[in-house]
Amino acid sequence: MKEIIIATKNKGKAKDFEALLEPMGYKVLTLHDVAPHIDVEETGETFEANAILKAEAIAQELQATVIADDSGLEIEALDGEPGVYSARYSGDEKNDESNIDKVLQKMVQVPDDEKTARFRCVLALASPGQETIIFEGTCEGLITDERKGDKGFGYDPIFYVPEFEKTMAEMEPEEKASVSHRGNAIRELGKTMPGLSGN
Ligand SMILES: O=c1nc[nH]c2c1ncn2[C@H]1C[C@H](O)[C@@H](COP(=O)(O)OP(=O)(O)OP(=O)(O)O)O1
Ligand SMILES: [Mg+2]
Repeated sequence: MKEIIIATKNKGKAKDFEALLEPMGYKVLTLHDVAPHIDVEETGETFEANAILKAEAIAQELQATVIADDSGLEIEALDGEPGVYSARYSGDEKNDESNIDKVLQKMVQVPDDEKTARFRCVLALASPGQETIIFEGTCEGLITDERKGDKGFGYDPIFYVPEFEKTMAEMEPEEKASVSHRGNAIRELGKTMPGLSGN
């Protein structure tokens, strides 16, 4: 089986990539497999900048082609927060539960018809000695009043997708892959990268 390196330490993200890439014949390797000692600081101010930082650092270190994902949740009523700070929204120590609590707290004041949000995913494809290429995907949804579902990761339990009448945490991995920001970004990548084409 062909192997593909995803420069992430997030196991939930890695599962999303497996649901997307295994049907295309790829085995997903993450930093836990190939470079557990490396930590790339996300000092960029945009998803794109951080995706490039992660992809190029790991590609350089491993002398291999890698894909990095920088992603997050943008809530309209909160002027795009938590955005690029999604992973650290409630503090420097990454914690999905307290991040969700902070969002829910801020959304209490917001009327139901203004709870629109989107997930955004920027992928950077880096190879040593080659220009890094960027792909992007989004997914539109609504922030719920409370958590629903126990699948997925991050903000999935409070992100409702009208098309499926479910939160992302209530979706099977294949369902999430078919509509998610990450799925849409991979499908963009597939259009330009021969061999990485899917549906
Ligand atoms: O499909 C998703 N479902 C739910 N939440 C999501 C999703 N996609 C991104 N998110 C949230 C999680 C985290 O709070 C932030 C990503 O931050 P981000 O820096 O890209 O990832 P990370 O630090 O968890 O792992 P890593 O940098 O090693 O890839 O956005
Ligand atoms: Mg990160």
